[in-house]
Amino acid sequence: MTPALEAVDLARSYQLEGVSVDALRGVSLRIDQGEFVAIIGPSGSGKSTLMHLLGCLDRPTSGALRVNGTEISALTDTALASLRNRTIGFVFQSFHLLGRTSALDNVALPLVYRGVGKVERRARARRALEAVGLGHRLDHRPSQMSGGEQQRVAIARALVGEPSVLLADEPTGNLDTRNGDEVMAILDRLNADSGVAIVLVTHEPEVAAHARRQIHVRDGLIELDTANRQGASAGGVAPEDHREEGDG
Ligand SMILES: Nc1ncnc2c1ncn2[C@@H]1O[C@H](COP(=O)(O)OP(=O)(O)OP(=O)(O)O)[C@@H](O)[C@H]1O
Repeated sequence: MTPALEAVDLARSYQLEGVSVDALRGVSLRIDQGEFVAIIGPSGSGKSTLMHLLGCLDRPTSGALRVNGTEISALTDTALASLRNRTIGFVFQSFHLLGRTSALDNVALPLVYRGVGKVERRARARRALEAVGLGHRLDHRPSQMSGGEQQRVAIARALVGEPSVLLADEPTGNLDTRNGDEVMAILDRLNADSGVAIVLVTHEPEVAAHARRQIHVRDGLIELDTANRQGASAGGVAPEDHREEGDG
């Protein structure tokens, strides 16, 4: 099966006041369809940079990235945005919802950019909200919801377009333990039921423990890439080592 994401020797440097910062120094990895992966590592190690590259929100300084088999380097920005919209969903620590817009319309929004008609948009948004247990909150605005509910709206929005991959950057970072646990239980279930691959960045070992594979990043490189047999949906294929040949 075509991998959901395949990175080969991915590097990203930033220019900061004439000085080059090598945030990522050559990362190769393959994320298969349906995987559940946690990316962990110290502050400043390059986790967010890697997530931005994998999510095509940024382009690498060098190296190659294939998204569902499509190599992105030759794509125009418009073509890349379209590929991203169709294949990748994002969840952020701070939810990023439109504050004055109902949950239903927040979730339906990505489908506007795909040209889906209003009736179908709303029907799909409703189903996505029901899938995260918010079928009774369709008309609530974010300010009328708890943090955990807002993050569930953000998850519904990320998944309404049925992407291959969900990228989540510290999805429980702004939540208390109970809401964080609830969000992780939803991610476990969505991964098991819909087969969406999940890649999440976290500082919390309890959150990383949900994943079946843990990638440790340090100083812009993959330090360790291990299977976690205790991961949430154990019973799937436990990957031994998904780094590309020549890595490390
Ligand atoms: N826009 C930028 N301009 C310059 N340097 C940057 C930029 N973004 C990140 N960096 C640097 O790149 C390195 C990696 O940053 P990154 O945000 O990817 O780390 P991280 O592992 O996600 O950290 P944290 O856990 O604190 O969020 C750091 O040294 C950071 O200072």
